[in-house]
Amino acid sequence: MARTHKLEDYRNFGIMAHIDAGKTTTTERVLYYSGKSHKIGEVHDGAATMDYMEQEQERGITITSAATTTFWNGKRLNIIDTPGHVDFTIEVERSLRVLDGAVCVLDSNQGVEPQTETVWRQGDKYNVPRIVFCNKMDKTGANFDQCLSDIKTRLGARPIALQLPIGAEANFKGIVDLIRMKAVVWEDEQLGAKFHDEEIPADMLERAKEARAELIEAAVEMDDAAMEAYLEGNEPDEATLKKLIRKAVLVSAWFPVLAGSAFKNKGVQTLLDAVVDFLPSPVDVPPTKGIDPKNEEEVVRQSSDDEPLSMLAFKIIEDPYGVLTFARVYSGVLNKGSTVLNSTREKRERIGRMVQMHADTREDVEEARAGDIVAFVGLKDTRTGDTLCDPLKPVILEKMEFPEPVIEMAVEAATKSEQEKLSIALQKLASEDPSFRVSTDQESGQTIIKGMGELHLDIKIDILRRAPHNIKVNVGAPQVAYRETIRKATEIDYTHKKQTGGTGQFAKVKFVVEPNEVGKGFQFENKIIGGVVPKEYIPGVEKGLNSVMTSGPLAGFPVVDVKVTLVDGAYHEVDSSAIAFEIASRAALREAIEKASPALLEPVMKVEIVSPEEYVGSVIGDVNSRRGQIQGQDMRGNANVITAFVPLANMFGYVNQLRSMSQGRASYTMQFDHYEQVPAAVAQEVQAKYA
Ligand SMILES: Nc1nc2c(ncn2[C@@H]2O[C@H](COP(=O)(O)OP(=O)(O)OP(=O)(O)O)[C@@H](O)[C@H]2O)c(=O)[nH]1
Repeated sequence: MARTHKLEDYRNFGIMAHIDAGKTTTTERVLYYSGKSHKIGEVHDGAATMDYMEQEQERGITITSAATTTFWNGKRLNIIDTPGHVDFTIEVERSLRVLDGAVCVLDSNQGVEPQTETVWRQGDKYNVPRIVFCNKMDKTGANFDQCLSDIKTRLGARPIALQLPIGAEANFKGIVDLIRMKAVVWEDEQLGAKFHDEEIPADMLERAKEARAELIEAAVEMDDAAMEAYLEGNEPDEATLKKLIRKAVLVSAWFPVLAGSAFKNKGVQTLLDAVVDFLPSPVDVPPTKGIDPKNEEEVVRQSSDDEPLSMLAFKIIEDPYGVLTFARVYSGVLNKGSTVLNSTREKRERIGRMVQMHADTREDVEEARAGDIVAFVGLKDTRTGDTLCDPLKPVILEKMEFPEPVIEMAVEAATKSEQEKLSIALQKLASEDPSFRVSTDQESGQTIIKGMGELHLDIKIDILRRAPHNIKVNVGAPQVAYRETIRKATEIDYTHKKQTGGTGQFAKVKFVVEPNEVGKGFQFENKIIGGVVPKEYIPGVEKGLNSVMTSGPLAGFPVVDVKVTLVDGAYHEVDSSAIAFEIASRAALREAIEKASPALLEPVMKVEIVSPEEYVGSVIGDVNSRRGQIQGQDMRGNANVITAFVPLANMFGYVNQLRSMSQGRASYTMQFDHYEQVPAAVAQEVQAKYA
């Protein structure tokens, strides 16, 4: 089967935003106008097409990223929905990894908000070309110019308006298109609203000319010939201007800014035009790189059907039809019924059924080609972030990075009979979401779940309690994921000797134990010369050390950033064994850590609080009482923005406290920033609690 669309006519893009900026509404409208959605599910009715899960609709935030295919102006659009909540930035990263471009939606009344900033930085990290849509121009307080200046000051990026809003708030009518120098006016606020060109209103003409001059100057910077012509008095024509804008977007030289109101059905069609005109196709972005698993050499895969097959699984969801694995095809052609290699896990997977999602339907497809986003039904071993490829030409595409979880919670099934059901469900959740982990506490035997924040774990518990799982789960209080480390280097000489009739036990080890570079984790080196500790006992040594590393001597938390070198030792012909060396090494390391200024580390969160003036005093006082350090205070519109570092341990239940302190008017967001040593007095409390 041939291609329906040339690769140049693909736009794989995402819509990113702070919570409530209107990402879901905008996506809905895009699907409606591009003809693929027959009815619009208003967000406040809780029926949005992109929102899959029940509890998601209740919470009104989009947690899963779904991918939807639609069409506009002869182009094939694959829209990847990205969540806005900071607890789920991991999902945003995953989506950004497989996008070629993005629309960043702002609430024109709020400008650049904390998570706009977060997702923007992630966009920078993955070099995602972006355009900005200032949504909610109909809302009281909507301010397009403020959005432009926020992009400069808060994101440090260069915004260039392609449009100016005509009117604002209740009088928002349409936009001035600065490329064509025409007003575009929407005729009503209904769905499917019609629009037409008009002359630019007289009172806006001066401003439009200035804004257009700024656009043209930014555009001609992208091309020497265009610049020369411009300096000689020749402005680029419309087609050239669009090409120059596209060039700027592809290299993120600057960012085009548009205006509209998704909710009032204005500006969405012009946004779609901009997506088609300015966001990249798969051939406009650098080719995908990976490594050959056989020899670790770099492999480059061009975006083309003629290259060997390579795909990246970026999302796994469970819906009423079963498990769906979403993948982006980077190169090659995939046929239904073929077998692919999961090169990340060295497992083969048969592609039984594959589907493409549209707003309200799923379409069975027989093949997928470079540039496509497809979902597979019923894959067994593939996890988020895995590469699927041609078994004869294997490649592992760049791996995704996942941050360490900072919060944990004990869970158990209310009844014995449900215990197994719970553990199967938990394994499944962990395989869908790499930032969610499940483990068993060695001492208590409890099941521990770990994640990125309170809300993250709350949502997982919610999923377990609902259909199809319907498990009655009891949960413990959320706990901070502390870590242990050392501050000083030390040496330890330890002999394990036991003589109880028959064969005895003997092992002697000498270690140098020292702090390792931050982030380097645990490192073991064997510097034994002359076989004073024979090779066959080294696995025992490592096992002993590892048991201390997973459960440190201070309070049983993982020990990080420690280097242990085995420098000397002794053994006995008859009495030595791997077990004897394991026991000796465990005891030796515990003793060494106690001598090496052990320290307890805690996760510190970067917290941003947005508060009306009158509550700033109490907000700051409260942050200080939580061992927080205020980093800065800024004005955004008429609201104060307070940034602080606060230990996660002191952030539990903050949402309620802040609400009651500010009569519900202040809000906050936080994300993990770094680990820091716990002050002595607090460390004692933590130790007592976990002893
Ligand atoms: N006045 C106005 N309200 C809007 C507009 N677009 C969206 N809204 C409203 O803003 C709220 C949030 O919109 P959503 O589309 O759910 O925003 P979102 O960014 O998808 O939110 P999350 O999924 O929670 O990240 C809803 O109540 C919408 O009806 C707009 O253009 N104007």
